[in-house]
Amino acid sequence: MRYISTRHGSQGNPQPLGFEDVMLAGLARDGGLYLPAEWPQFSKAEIASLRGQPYGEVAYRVMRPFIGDAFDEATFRRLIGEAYASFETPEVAPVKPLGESGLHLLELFHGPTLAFKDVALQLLGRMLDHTLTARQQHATIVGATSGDTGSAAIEAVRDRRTIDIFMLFPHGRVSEVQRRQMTTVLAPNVHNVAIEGTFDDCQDLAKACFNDLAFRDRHALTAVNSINFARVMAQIVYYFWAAVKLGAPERPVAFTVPTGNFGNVYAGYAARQMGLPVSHFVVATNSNDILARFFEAGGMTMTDVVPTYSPSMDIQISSNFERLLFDLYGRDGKALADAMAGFRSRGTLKVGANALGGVRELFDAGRLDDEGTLKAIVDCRKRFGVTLDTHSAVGYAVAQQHRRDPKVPMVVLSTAHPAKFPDAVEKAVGERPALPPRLADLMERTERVDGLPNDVATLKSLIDERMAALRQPSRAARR
Ligand SMILES: N[C@@H](CCOP(=O)(O)O)C(=O)O
Repeated sequence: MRYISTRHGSQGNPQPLGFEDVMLAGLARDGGLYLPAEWPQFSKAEIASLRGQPYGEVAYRVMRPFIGDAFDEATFRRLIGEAYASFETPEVAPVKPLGESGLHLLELFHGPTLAFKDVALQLLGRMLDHTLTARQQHATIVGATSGDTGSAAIEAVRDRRTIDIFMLFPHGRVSEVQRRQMTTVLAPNVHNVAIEGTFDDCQDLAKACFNDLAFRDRHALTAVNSINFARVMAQIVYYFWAAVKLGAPERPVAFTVPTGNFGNVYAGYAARQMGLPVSHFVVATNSNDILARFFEAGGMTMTDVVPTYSPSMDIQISSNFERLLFDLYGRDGKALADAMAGFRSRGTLKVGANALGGVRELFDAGRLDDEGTLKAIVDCRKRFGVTLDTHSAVGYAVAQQHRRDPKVPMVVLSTAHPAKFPDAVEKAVGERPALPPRLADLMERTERVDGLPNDVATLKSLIDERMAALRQPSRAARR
């Protein structure tokens, strides 16, 4: 399996890379995102053979074609086993019907930090550590979070000698639980940075660090956001997992995905490209609805980000969307690079009706504002006795507007535990969802965080200084 950049051809034609190099690079050096040159194909028989298998086995079989010779079978199985042993349920990602409605919740929040990001990051942290240890290398993660990726990535790499992590989050724009899940991790390799700006600013800062090739090489930067294809790969698994439970390959399944950065729904699209029978996807957004507007009208226009009760989706520039656009531009990396440059300078991007054709059929989209989100939480609790978090509530409500065929099961990705957003959930149902016992004292723990302006030079200086200090022999020995 070889990987190419979505912008290949825009700055020469670099050699396609193998899995390990793609995982370590995170973002391609031309600013694009890696993806497989060709999608591995699963026959009906191969999909059917996944039925009844435990999550770890499904994960192994679905991901095996992507990793090439990066890990031998025993190692890869061990890394998968360890990653999912950290989940609170042996099922890892339970699929639960909502009564007789035809809606099903795919619960992705049973990992250590209570959000779907754990599914990929528990594995990615282990794969990175394994590869870096074997190569006797160190890497520096620079990541951006609107709330959930941050703690999941930190939890996955804390205390590892092979990795330091700098996690940028928008100051005052994540929930208190989300912030504390990051800032109370006092491990020496964890560096939290609160940025005066939005998540989009944080993501731009992270990408600017990668695009400064001297800086990138000096610190051996790597990524944990969904720009890293390894994240997408591990998320593809749960689409196969849920679909076979509900009758694939004989029966198609629909998925509704609450999304901001488009990584989660792109993983579903990838599963479909691999042969999974998916009737359609529903992209569910909050009031930051640039993605919904794209699927309705074929164009994207940036507007200001507004804070909502579902902060992880408070995003205008969905970086993973570039992977879908790559297909819409006929896999022409040069044309896509020009379109992305135009989007950044003009704030708009239009895709012609022809190019959009097939995708229009495949994706529906809808939005839900804060008032609707609270109502959806109440409604789901009344009808089915299930308390959703604010992001899953957006998915739950939007899914119901986009059922195409009542015989096709609709899976709503339940992306986070309600206790991550206690204020909004309490406002809706009058009851504060409790954190699990292992996090019960989260609000009393000591926090450590640096505050920075939205300025790339200041951020790079912080990383340079911190890494220089950590390399001093006396500090290094203590790590
Ligand atoms: N919603 C995310 C934003 C980053 O997305 P990613 O999937 O690219 O890591 C978050 O909660 O941080």
